[in-house]
Amino acid sequence: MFMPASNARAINKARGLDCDAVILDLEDAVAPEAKGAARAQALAAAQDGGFGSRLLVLRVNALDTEWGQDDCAAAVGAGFDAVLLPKVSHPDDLCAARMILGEMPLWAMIETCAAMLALPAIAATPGLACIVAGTNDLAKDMRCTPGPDRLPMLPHLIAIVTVARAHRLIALDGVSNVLADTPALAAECGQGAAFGFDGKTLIHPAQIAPANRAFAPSAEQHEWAKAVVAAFALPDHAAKGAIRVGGEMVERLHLGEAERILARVAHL
Ligand SMILES: CC(C)(COP(=O)(O)OP(=O)(O)OC[C@H]1O[C@@H](n2cnc3c(N)ncnc32)[C@H](O)[C@@H]1OP(=O)(O)O)[C@@H](O)C(=O)NCCC(=O)NCCSC(=O)C[C@H](O)C(=O)O
Ligand SMILES: [Mg+2]
Repeated sequence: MFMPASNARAINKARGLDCDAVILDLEDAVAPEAKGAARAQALAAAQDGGFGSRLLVLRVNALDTEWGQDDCAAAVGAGFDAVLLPKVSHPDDLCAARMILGEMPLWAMIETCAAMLALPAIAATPGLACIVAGTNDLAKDMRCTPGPDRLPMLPHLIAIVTVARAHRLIALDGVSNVLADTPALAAECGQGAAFGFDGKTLIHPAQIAPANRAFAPSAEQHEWAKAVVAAFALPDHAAKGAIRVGGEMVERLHLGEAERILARVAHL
C-alpha cells in the first residue's frame, strides 16, 4: 500500500490496514515544496513503529533528483525494511543507491522503456529483493493508453514476472488508479494474480479487499492442492512421476505447486 509520506492521516491509518507492506512515498505523490517535511514525517513514522508484521518501505526520489541522495542517506538505520528506488533504468542506478544504503534491502520500480530493455541485468543486481511494475510511468514513457485490459502493458508485465522468477525476486504488479472496489479493479487484480505476480501495489484502502481476494488461493485451488498432495502420498504412487487426480494428469512439478498453495493458505 503506497501513501504519500506527507499524509500523516494515511500513515496512521496504514497501521491498521490488511496489507502486507506499507510504502511511504517521497517521490511522485509528494509535491516538490513538501519533500523535506515528508522525509521528516517518514523517518518519524519509522521510529514510532506500530506497523506490526507489515513491511515498512521507503520510496525515495531518484538519485538524479535534488532529493534522492539525502533520501537514501536518511533511510540508513532509520527502521525501514527496504528502500524502493524509482525510475531504475540501468543496473548502475541500483549500484549507486547501494553505495549509500550499504546492506539495506533494495526494491526497484520498473517503469521506463530503458528499464524494460535492461531488465535481465537489473534483475541480476546483487542485493535486489523485489521489482515493482510502475505501470503509470511506463505507459507515459511508451505514450500508450493501457485501457481496462492493459493490453499494451501485457508483454512488459509478463517480462517482469519472468525475470523475477529467474532471479528469485518478489514481483509486484502496478497500481490501478480506480479508487473503489469495482468489477474493473477486481478483474485487474485477478489478471495480475493469473500472470504470476506475488501481489499488487495499491493506492487506496478500498483496493485492499479485491487485491487480497485475487491473490489468495481460491477454494478450488485449495481443494486441488489437497487432492494432489494426498494422491502423491499414497504408497502406490510413491514411485510414479505422473498420476491421475480428479480426471486430470498431474506430475511431480504440480506437487510443488500444490505444496506452495497449501503453505500460502496456512499463512492466511
Ligand atoms: C488517491 C488519493 C489522493 C485519494 O484521496 P482521498 O480522496 O482523500 O481518499 P479518501 O477520502 O477516500 O480516503 C478515505 C480514508 O482512507 C485514507 N487513505 C486514503 N488513501 C490512503 C492510502 N493510500 N493509504 C492509507 N490510507 C489512505 C484517508 O486518509 C481516509 O482516512 P480517514 O480520514 O481516517 O477515514 C489517496 O488515496 C492517495 O494519496 N493515495 C496514494 C497515492 C500515492 O501514494 N501515489 C504514489 C504511489 S503510486 C505510483 O506512483 C505509481 C507508480 O510509480 C507508477 O508509475 O505507476
Ligand atoms: Mg512511477
